[in-house]
Amino acid sequence: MTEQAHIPKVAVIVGGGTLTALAHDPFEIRDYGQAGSLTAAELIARCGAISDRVALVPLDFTPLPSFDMGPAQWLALCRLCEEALRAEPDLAGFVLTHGTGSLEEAAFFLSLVWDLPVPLVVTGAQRPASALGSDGYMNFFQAARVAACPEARPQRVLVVLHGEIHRPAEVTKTHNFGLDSFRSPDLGPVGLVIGGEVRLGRAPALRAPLLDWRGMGPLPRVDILHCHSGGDACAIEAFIAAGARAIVAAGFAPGYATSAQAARLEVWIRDAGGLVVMASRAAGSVVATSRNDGHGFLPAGRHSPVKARLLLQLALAAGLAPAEIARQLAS
Ligand SMILES: NC(=O)C[C@H](N)C(=O)O
Repeated sequence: MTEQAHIPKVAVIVGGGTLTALAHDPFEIRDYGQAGSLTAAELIARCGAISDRVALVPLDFTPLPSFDMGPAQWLALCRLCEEALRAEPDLAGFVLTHGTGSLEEAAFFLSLVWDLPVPLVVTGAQRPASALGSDGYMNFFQAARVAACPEARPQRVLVVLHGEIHRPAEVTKTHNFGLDSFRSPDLGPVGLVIGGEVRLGRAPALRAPLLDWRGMGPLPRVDILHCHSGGDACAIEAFIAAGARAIVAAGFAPGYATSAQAARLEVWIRDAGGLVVMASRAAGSVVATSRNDGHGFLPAGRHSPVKARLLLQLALAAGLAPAEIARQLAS
């Protein structure tokens, strides 16, 4: 057996974003992309130093900036990974490079549906591939190491940036430009990558996939109401008129809407069977049941508004009843 045969094989999907973006100026870290972006094969070619540790296989995917990524692209990615695994059953895992703007949404959505037997590790970068001191190459390398790591398998989907391994349900982007932007506010990372050494720590509880992504059609509309001082019911009326099946309130911490908004949402629940989830504008801790019982709102638990929204879309698509949705939000 050759030495090469012992090197784990990891497939690479370039989903878009800063990690593969190229600027003309090596000091440009805000308005980049003028010089195009790297394909998966080009990214791998720039990471020759990794090749004695992980064999990287490029997959073809049409990348988009994170603000244009959504369920359609994430489901296409599931399909691509399943086909790749069928063609190469010895793949140890997948790395997805994703724009950081919606990276936590992508990773969370994928974690709710991922049922392939090898892990998917999502990474990104705060500085483009052309920048001096780009974080992208190290993030990419460390993500590949985690994807190749047998202990990562049971975790199914993980996020790796800046030497930290995070759970999709917990991680959030906290800074526009800082390299340590991705944090898990209450519980912290589930592991570290020191250089190329992977140290997985606490083993978080996992939920079973919410539904089978194969054959999944367009997801039901779920909107987010951003609560702010003086907020009225105008956005709620627009969401209802647009056909929202549920509304997530990004409430005042630890979980309130204005009186005008709460009153309109209560009427929607009572008269039209609307579903309302109360989340919080604050990143830490939970939105608990007690505060929302009287209104009929389901508490978002530990879920941020954007993650509660994705969970609701999938839960409604799966036909879950409100009591089961509440259980999912609490887990
Ligand atoms: N750092 C980033 O990846 C931001 C990027 N523009 C995005 O697609 O989200």
